[in-house]
Amino acid sequence: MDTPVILKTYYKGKVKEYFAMPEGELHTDLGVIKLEELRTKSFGDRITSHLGIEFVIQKPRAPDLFAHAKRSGAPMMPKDIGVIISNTGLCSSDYVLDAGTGSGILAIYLGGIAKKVISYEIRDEFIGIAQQNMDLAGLSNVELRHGDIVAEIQKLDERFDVITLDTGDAPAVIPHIPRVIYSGGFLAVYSPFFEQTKEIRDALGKTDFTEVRTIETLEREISFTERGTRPATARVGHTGFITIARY
Ligand SMILES: C[S@@+](CC[C@H](N)C(=O)[O-])C[C@H]1O[C@@H](n2cnc3c(N)ncnc32)[C@H](O)[C@@H]1O
Repeated sequence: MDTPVILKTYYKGKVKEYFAMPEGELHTDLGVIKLEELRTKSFGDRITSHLGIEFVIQKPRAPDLFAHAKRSGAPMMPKDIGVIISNTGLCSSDYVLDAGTGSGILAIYLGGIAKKVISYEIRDEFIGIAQQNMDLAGLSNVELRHGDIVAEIQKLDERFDVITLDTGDAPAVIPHIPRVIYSGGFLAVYSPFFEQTKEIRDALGKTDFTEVRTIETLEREISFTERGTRPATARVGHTGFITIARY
């Protein structure tokens, strides 16, 4: 194979995993792995480090990108991405507009499902990082564009089934969305603070959007130990609110 891979082993009761390309050497605390050997192997095969530790070779999926991709800033958490995907009913025929790209984590999940994703990022230096992440994800249907979504949305002549906004200036983008969203399409806006969320709701209130809902998703992992079973004491706290609206 000549694609990125996940190399995974269970060592002393813990999962150790690495994201690697099939070139050069990977130096780990469990030994050196000659990555060229991957070229003769398939997913599910094993590769052995010079210390004799076996790693299973797995195909990377979106959660692996969330864990290992390069980051330019805070990516959206999978729990929030799940809410966007389920509430918009994202599907394989959808054209999606996304902003801002950031590390591209949301765009990777969207691109894995939708027909086409166009994602805008205002900071030029972040586009390169996000593009590397798209290449690692093997996605050619995600087009990254450099620009300020507030200005760019006013010039767009494409239309979209789903629009996702993860920028502080989302309220300034909302008035322009009706021109570029299909009737029946969904908008999903992520906002970390109550104050921003209220501004988003106010902006939506001045448009023809219907079925507007704002939700917060709490994720609680369950811990299984010798002593007993209970919600894990360390947990993901508040991340953000998601406002979903239908046009
Ligand atoms: C929180 S990050 C987005 C994270 C992204 N959703 C992910 O999952 O990796 C917000 C991004 O929006 C970009 N941004 C802020 N204002 C913008 C604008 N007006 N147009 C385009 N991008 C913008 C920022 O530079 C930043 O990279």
